[in-house]
Amino acid sequence: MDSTTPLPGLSAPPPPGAHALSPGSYDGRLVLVTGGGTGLGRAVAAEFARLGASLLLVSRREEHLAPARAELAKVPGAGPVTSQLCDIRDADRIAEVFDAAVAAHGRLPDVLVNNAAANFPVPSEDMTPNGWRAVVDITLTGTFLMTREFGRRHLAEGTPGSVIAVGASYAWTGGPGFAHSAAAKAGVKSLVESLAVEWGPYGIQVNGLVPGLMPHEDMTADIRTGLDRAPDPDARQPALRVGAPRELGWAATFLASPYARFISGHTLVVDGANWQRRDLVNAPVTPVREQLDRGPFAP
Ligand SMILES: CCCCC/C=C/C(=O)SCCNC(=O)CCNC(=O)[C@H](O)C(C)(C)COP(=O)(O)OP(=O)(O)OC[C@H]1O[C@@H](n2cnc3c(N)ncnc32)[C@H](O)[C@@H]1OP(=O)(O)O
Ligand SMILES: NC(=O)C1=CN([C@@H]2O[C@H](COP(=O)(O)OP(=O)(O)OC[C@H]3O[C@@H](n4cnc5c(N)ncnc54)[C@H](OP(=O)(O)O)[C@@H]3O)[C@@H](O)[C@H]2O)C=CC1
Repeated sequence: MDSTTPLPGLSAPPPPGAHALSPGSYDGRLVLVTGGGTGLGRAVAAEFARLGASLLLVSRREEHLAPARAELAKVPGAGPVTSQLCDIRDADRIAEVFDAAVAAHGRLPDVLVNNAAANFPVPSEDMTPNGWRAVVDITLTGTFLMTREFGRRHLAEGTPGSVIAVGASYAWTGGPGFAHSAAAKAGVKSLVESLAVEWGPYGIQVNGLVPGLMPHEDMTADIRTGLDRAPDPDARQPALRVGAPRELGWAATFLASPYARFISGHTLVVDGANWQRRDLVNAPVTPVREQLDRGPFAP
């Protein structure tokens, strides 16, 4: 290969609708996806549905849930799809959601995908106490409260289950401009490690799953604007391409499958090695305020 030949990068994913697990692998199983009405949560839900799962989508806004319900019910092979409005910061409401799951589907969720999270870019010196709390309460405490209810119900029934918590790679590296979300995701990673050990003896598997850059139409305006500042996102990844949301879905369906039953307490990163990227000589530092087009700090 000479220097003029374009590099291939990592190969393109199989087309939408393809799957690695056998058809019907999740027949008769119920999968609860928080934030399953939008973006990556919806893509993950679709891959479980394609393998026969019934779905319970949970989030705060019916305008997110209703279209997703309609679309996911049409996935070939899918089981019944229902949804529940719930703010995952509300432990009492979460208990009602699990009651509703049993009433509608006749069983506890077999798989819990903690996908819902909150985030916005902000220099830490500008972050309000309430802004910090909103992101940490949704991303970390909400994940804990959902997982706690799932664990309590299965322990009481003596049934097995699988939990997947969606994280972010700045759990390891820190996330300048996203200090609240990075701290919360570090907490989520730690929670996975604690609970996998606590609940392994009861047959409950707990793993983390981290997406790389997987653009989708539901990205919040703040995050989209940040990404749009840098042209050619493919060229900025070691894979020479961004990820497709279905690639996260395939990883999730594997992690909760019988073929991954001995994997627990692990956080799997699906990002084409982007989070490991280091240059031999670093680019000059751009302060976060400048990256976010903020003027000088004014208390
Ligand atoms: C490019 C790298 C990113 C990679 C990693 C990505 C990770 C992700 O998590 S993407 C997922 C993003 N999706 C979402 O965040 C969807 C849900 N988000 C929301 O609902 C809101 O954005 C929320 C986080 C603010 C939560 O809503 P709510 O509980 O209703 O909170 P409030 O609107 O009452 O606001 C609370 C508090 O936060 C301050 N605030 C809200 N937005 C911003 C903002 N864009 N910038 C700065 N501060 C913000 C708001 O002002 C409130 O604070 P006080 O004014 O002090 O009361
Ligand atoms: N997109 C990316 O590039 C990356 C994403 N991630 C992670 O992937 C996951 C999905 O992100 P993405 O799809 O991009 O984001 P979205 O903004 O599309 O999804 C967030 C979802 O969370 C739900 N949600 C937010 N707050 C609450 C709450 N208090 N209670 C219940 N549901 C809530 C929202 O629904 P509603 O408003 O209806 O409540 C929405 O469906 C998140 O965990 C995120 O941190 C990690 C790294 C990169």
